[in-house]
Amino acid sequence: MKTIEVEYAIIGAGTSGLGAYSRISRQTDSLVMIQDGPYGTTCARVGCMPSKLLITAADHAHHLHTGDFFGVPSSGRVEGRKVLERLRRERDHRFVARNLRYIDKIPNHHKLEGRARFIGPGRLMVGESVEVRAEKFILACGSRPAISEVFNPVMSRVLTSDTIFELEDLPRSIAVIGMGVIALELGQALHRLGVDTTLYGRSGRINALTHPIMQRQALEVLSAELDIQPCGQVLSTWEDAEGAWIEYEQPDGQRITKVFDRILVAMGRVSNLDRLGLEQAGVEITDRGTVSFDPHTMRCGNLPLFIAGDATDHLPVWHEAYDEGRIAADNALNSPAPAPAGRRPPLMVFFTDPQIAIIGQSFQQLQGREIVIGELPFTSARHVVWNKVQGRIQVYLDARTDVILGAELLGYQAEHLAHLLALAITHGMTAEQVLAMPIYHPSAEELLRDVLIDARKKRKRHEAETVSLTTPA
Ligand SMILES: Cc1cc2nc3c(=O)[nH]c(=O)nc-3n(C[C@H](O)[C@H](O)[C@H](O)COP(=O)(O)OP(=O)(O)OC[C@H]3O[C@@H](n4cnc5c(N)ncnc54)[C@H](O)[C@@H]3O)c2cc1C
Ligand SMILES: NC(=O)c1ccc[n+]([C@@H]2O[C@H](COP(=O)([O-])OP(=O)(O)OC[C@H]3O[C@@H](n4cnc5c(N)ncnc54)[C@H](O)[C@@H]3O)[C@@H](O)[C@H]2O)c1
Repeated sequence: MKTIEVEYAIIGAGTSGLGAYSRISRQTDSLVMIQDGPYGTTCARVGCMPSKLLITAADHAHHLHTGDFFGVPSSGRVEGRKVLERLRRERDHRFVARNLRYIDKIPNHHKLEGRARFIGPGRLMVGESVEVRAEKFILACGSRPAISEVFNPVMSRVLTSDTIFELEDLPRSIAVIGMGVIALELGQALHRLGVDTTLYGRSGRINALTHPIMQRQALEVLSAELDIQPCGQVLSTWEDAEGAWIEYEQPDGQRITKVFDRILVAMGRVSNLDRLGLEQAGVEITDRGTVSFDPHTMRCGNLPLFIAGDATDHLPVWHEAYDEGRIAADNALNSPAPAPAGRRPPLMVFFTDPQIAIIGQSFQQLQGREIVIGELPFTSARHVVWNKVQGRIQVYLDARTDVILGAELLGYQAEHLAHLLALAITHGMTAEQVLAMPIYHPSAEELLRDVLIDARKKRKRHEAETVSLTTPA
């Protein structure tokens, strides 16, 4: 048994753990970063980057079918093996390699490999033979795909985002379980690459969007292209020579039974905190399998524990993991005095076609507030030129102050308008301030101008109505 005594222990060498490491290692040599499994981060190995590489190949395949409209018919076919080989080559040589180069530069005495678990306050076991004693801990252990037991009989054909990018070739058919961001991004990409794809949802909604019109339109637009069973429950699964069978029950009791080569389970992720033995460190785990913490310090209660990234199950996206690693480290370094950090407005983008984006406060979060909604179909002149006119944009303004509070978008390349709106929200800008900037013709940004003009009209009407209501007769 070997014992290591340090001031700081970081559990996990993903985006958030490495962010914490970069901060703490500038201040002290008394730290260790513990990593279970391969280095390289979830984002680069099995997350953001391979999924976007697959989507880009799928977009190219899609153009083969849509070129006719522009008088540019294309012939060509998808070569599944080459698609996946290129994905892995780009991923490994460009994105994972960059991470590994950084890991290589970290001194060996700062790195420890193995699974960490608490054996008491301030004490961790790593594997079976190393004990780490530390004063402060950064819990940056990420999350893993959730898989329900109903899929146990077909496990040999089940894929998750952890395994799908390692396939030698594309499957002939695939069932995608879930209607969240992973299911929609990968499901649409696989469909566009020629895989016979069916998505099975549970709630009937694309939950990231919260306005009922946005939810309905997103489902309509995506269902026009994809085979989606939005609402129901997988009752049972079994395997035979034909493949993996799924029995799915719809709300009206109707049952659908279908066989697939593969099943991609994308029904959410669970925090790896449950494997840390936190109860040994005196930490209470919430019903959601995570711990309570202050988002401005990332500190868990009054304990010398700081959490970051997907382990929190709160805003599980890359830029938040990046920020949280640094916030957790700064507060650990400063502790017991807190160093609270401001947080950025929420921003989430689904890289589907059309894209889905949510910025700032959602429609649901604004319930009870006096807002006006600027709203338009996603049809600027530029979108017409692209022949990409599906979708809708809603921008939520404070009815009294004109300040932009949030937005929900469904549209081609919505990510760019989403970032402009994020900039406006970050700086507390009003719609009139955004309308003061020049906007080129014909650009997609004209849609932002037009939706804010729509909001302006509605705000004037709202003001007039409020005045007439409050003016004594
Ligand atoms: C398919 C997919 C696509 C995504 N696409 C996007 C996207 O387009 N944009 C975006 O913003 N976000 C995206 N995300 C989310 C993004 O990847 C994550 O938010 C981010 O990678 C989280 O980083 P992290 O540091 O919290 O976790 P990780 O990078 O997962 O790091 C945690 C590390 O801790 C290790 N660990 C766990 N338990 C222990 C233990 N007990 N002891 C030691 N080590 C341990 C794990 O092995 C892991 O290496 C995507 C995620 C997935 C799965
Ligand atoms: N573009 C991006 O930023 C991006 C891309 C991929 C992943 N991610 C991150 O990864 C996280 C995980 O993504 P995800 O798509 O797995 O989770 P999610 O929470 O977005 O979606 C899970 C989906 O599975 C459904 N579901 C749950 N149980 C089910 C069941 N038994 N049967 C059928 N459906 C069921 C839910 O209703 C939901 O639609 C996201 O929260 C996101 O932060 C981000």
